[in-house]
Amino acid sequence: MKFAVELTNSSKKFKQTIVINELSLQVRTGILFALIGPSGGGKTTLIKMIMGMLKSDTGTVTALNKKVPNKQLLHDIGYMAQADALYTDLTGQENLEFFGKMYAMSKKELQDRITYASNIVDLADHLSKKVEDYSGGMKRRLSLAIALIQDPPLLILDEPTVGIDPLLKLKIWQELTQLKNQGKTIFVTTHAMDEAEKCDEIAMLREGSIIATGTPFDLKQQFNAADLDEVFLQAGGETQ
Ligand SMILES: Nc1ncnc2c1ncn2[C@@H]1O[C@H](COP(=O)(O)OP(=O)(O)OP(=O)(O)O)[C@@H](O)[C@H]1O
Repeated sequence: MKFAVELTNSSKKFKQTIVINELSLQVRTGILFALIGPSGGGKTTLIKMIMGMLKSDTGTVTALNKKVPNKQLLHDIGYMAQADALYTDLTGQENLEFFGKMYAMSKKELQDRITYASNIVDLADHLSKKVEDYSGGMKRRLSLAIALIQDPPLLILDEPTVGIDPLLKLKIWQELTQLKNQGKTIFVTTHAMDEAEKCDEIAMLREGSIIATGTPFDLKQQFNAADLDEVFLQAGGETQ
């Protein structure tokens, strides 16, 4: 499969406002891909269209060779939303079990996956705590662990490291890179240019259109910029 995600002339309008404007995008299989762009530019909307949570008004959206929406994709995509969707009156362990039970796994497999995912986000020692007693960062980490639980071939993560401290952030990115090296495709949105720098390809979304794509190196060349922050500012129209 050449592309893990493909959008062709896809659009989304809310009432009179066009949020995604006849957008086409191809994300190659097996890469770390970052979608960046100004706040309100449409990143979350685009992710929801890929997930099939929002229907594209025009064109087509394909993920893992399946036309969206498709039930199987809910199994094959590990999705982390921007807003945490957790059961706060349950413990971390119970949340992971709840989401993990949606996938065909033996008890042992599920527990192994819980151990793996909670270690990656450094929550193994907090699994017996109720989520209502978690900090904001711990909730983000639990959401990420849930996205990893079924070992999906495609991860779609909407700002996965917001509110997470630098050391753990580094560890999470090392793990994402490792997952990519295992052949998985990882699609993230981020406002952090040091994170975008770690990605194989970046697409910049502004006012519903992709205004630039390429490797971090390509983008810096394209915009004659010293770093990605500068690319971001120029592409966002913030500087001349
Ligand atoms: N359900 C909705 N109804 C109406 N407008 C919406 C809806 N969802 C999003 N929008 C609008 O679409 C635009 C894009 O929002 P979106 O959340 O996709 O941006 P974003 O790039 O993810 O922003 P951020 O970086 O701040 O998370 C915004 O102007 C937002 O107000």
